[in-house]
This record gives sequence, structure tokens and C-alpha cells, in this order.
Amino acid sequence: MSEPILTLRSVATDIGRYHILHDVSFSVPRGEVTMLLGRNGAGKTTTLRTIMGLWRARTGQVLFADEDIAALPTAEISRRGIAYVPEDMGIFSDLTVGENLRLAAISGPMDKARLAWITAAFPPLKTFWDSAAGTLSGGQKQMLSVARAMIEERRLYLIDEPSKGLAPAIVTTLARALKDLKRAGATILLVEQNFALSRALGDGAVVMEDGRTVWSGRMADLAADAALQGRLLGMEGAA
Ligand SMILES: Nc1ncnc2c1ncn2[C@@H]1O[C@H](COP(=O)(O)OP(=O)(O)OP(=O)(O)O)[C@@H](O)[C@H]1O
Repeated sequence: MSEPILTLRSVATDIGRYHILHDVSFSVPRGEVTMLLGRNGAGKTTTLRTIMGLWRARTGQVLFADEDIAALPTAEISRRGIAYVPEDMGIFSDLTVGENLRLAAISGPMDKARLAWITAAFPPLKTFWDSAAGTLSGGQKQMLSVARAMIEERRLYLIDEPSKGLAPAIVTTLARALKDLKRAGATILLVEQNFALSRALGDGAVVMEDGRTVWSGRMADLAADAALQGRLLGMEGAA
């Protein structure tokens, strides 16, 4: 396992007057895909939003490449090289597919080779290049949202449940693109409820329960241990 690019240490986050994250500690090694798992409401989305500075950690540290980013504005955190694909996809419905991608390339014009790689991974984006993003199907919007994060090389990609509500064929396309991104050496922290997809993509895994990290280890070990999955994720016979 390589050295971590991101480390959370005893992070606690409140939303309004609710204590949502109580004690979140884990690391994301460089060049690996780390799965962030846990039952509904465990605090996975809140953890990603805390890393991005969209919610503020009340206590604890968020170390990115050895710098504590917990108090930085979101724009600064993004400039450090972290891409975020939120669960609600964060695309601009009134803009075309092409405009959505162009806007996501914050450091200048889109790199042609990278764009060709992305449209090969997600062919519908090429087909609907000039269409308003709001007219795309749910699966195509999800592809656009992941493509926006991939348009420039980032040091870390945070991706929240990309397969949610998608038909199996679209999940397969998405899985292929994420595998491509992984093969290119990307570091990814991925929230995913689809265990087959988690098993296929994950190197490491972190499990949350009730605002706490309760287990972390290798994804292969979790995938091979049905009893552990049952205990941590409430899954039965999933090995
Ligand atoms: N804006 C908010 N105001 C109040 N409570 C919130 C808010 N957002 C999230 N919560 C609560 O925080 C807890 C953690 O939510 P979070 O979305 O982080 O969980 P999750 O593990 O991502 O779950 P899911 O898989 O259902 O998205 C839940 O109890 C949720 O109801």
C-alpha cells in the first residue's frame, strides 16, 4: 500500500445542531481506489462534503498531501486538486453537454486526447454534445457528471454513489470508465452501495456506522468474509 494522499483524523461534523459525524478516521493511499461503505445514513455523503469544506469539521484534521485543509474555502480545496462528483450530480441543466465539460476544465482549454478518452468511455456524451444537459436520461447525466470530474487530471476524485438508480447496462459502462480512470493511476474515494461494483473497483475499504469509522482494510478481505459483511453492512450471503 502506498503512502496516503488524504488522511482524516478524528473528524467530527455538525449539521445545524445535529452531531452527524462523531469520529471519522481513515486514509486514502495514492493510486488506489478506496471504497467508503456503510448503511444508509451512516455519514458517507457528510464525510465527502466535509473533505470539500461544504460542511465544516468541528474537530479533527483533514490532511491532504500533509496540509490540513479543514478550514480552507471549498474553492481552495478544489484548487489543491480534489474533484467532487456529488450524489445530485451537480451539472448545469440549461447548458449543453459540451459547455458543461468546457466549464469543468478550470485550468484552460480541454485537452483533446483526454476528451477523446472520455467520450470513448461515455459514447452518449459525443452523440448529445450539443444538447442541453437537462434533456439527458438519468444514466447519461451521471456519465456527464463523472466526465466533468475526469476532464482534467486531479490528485484525488471523490465520487458519491455513481450507480444510484441506474439500469444495469449503464452501471457496466460506468464501471468500465471508472476502471479506466483507475488504470490511469487515479486516486479515488468512492461511495457505493452496489457491492459487486465495490468489489470490482476497490483496493481498500472503509466502513462507517452512525457517524463513525468502524472498520478499514483491504476490499478483497471484506469481499471474502460474508460474516464480516453481514455484521458491518447488514448483507446476507453476499460473498
Ligand atoms: N442537511 C441535513 N440536515 C440534517 N441532517 C442531515 C442533513 N444531511 C444529512 N443529514 C443526516 O446525517 C446523517 C448522515 O447522512 P449522510 O447523507 O451523510 O449518510 P450516507 O451514509 O451518505 O447515507 P445515504 O447512503 O443514505 O446517502 C443522516 O442521519 C442524515 O439524515
